Amino acid sequence: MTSLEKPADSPADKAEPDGVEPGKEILKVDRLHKYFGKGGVKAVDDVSFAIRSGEITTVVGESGSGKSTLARLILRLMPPTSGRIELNGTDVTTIKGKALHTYWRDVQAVFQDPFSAFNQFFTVRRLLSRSKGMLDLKGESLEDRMLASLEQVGLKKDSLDKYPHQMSGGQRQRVMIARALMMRPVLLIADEATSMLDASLRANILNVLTDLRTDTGLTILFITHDIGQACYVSDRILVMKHGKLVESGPTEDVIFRPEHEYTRQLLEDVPRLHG
Ligand SMILES: Nc1ncnc2c1ncn2[C@@H]1O[C@H](COP(=O)(O)OP(=O)(O)OP(=O)(O)O)[C@@H](O)[C@H]1O
Repeated sequence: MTSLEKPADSPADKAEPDGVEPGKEILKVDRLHKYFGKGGVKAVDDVSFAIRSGEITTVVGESGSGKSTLARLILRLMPPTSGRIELNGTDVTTIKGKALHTYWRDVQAVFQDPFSAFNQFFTVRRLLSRSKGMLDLKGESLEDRMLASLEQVGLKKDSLDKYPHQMSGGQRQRVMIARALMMRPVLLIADEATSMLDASLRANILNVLTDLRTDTGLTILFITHDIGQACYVSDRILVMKHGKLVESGPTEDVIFRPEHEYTRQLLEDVPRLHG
């Protein structure tokens, strides 16, 4: 994978997700703010955007720009200072109890480190079964759901009986994606999900994500500091700097016709980063 390359498929080739209108705004963030501490670090500063069904939307920005805080807010892992988050037209900013548990099923995440999340004494089967209580199996058996989820990330049945040390980092990250897919999420958030992988495994995980988007219509929020990866996977790119969204639009516009100086700077840094 070269640094500013697009995968072969285009959004026009995408599958329509079951029961979801493609291109519909499913998650909306409106004037979201998160300030930390007495000094009032503006980690997320008046951010508004929408994520459309069946698309990969990427938030790109340098370290400290507020990407992970934004992800944690959307995941309802911390409260915003102000602002609103909507999923499918419902305000989820302050929901609690059962509604919040349903939200946590609908909005799944994979993070940077597939190692720490994985108990070394658990097989993949045990890891995937752990979420059993939260699953809505809709008549499917747990085994079938596990196999279908593994298949979606290109892993075979024999993976079920493997331990973490018997798999590569890329395979472990695929298992983490499969674990998220067990929930049949409305939205998958991938926060720096390839950062700890070397270049070939990174491309492999990016391809898993684009295949999920194209083949199953999964909606993905991808978070990265690397505009090359953003270009490779995204339908839409949001550029974040110092907590603010400085530019957003379809990938082609942001990459080939950037309007903001900061986006141009990120693009200029690509050859230096990738050799
Ligand atoms: N719990 C916290 N308490 C205080 N400040 C925080 C907290 N979490 C994040 N920050 C600050 O908020 C800002 C944004 O951090 P954040 O981790 O969201 O950025 P990021 O773009 O994800 O960076 P990285 O890629 O390095 O994780 C930074 O200045 C950070 O120091």
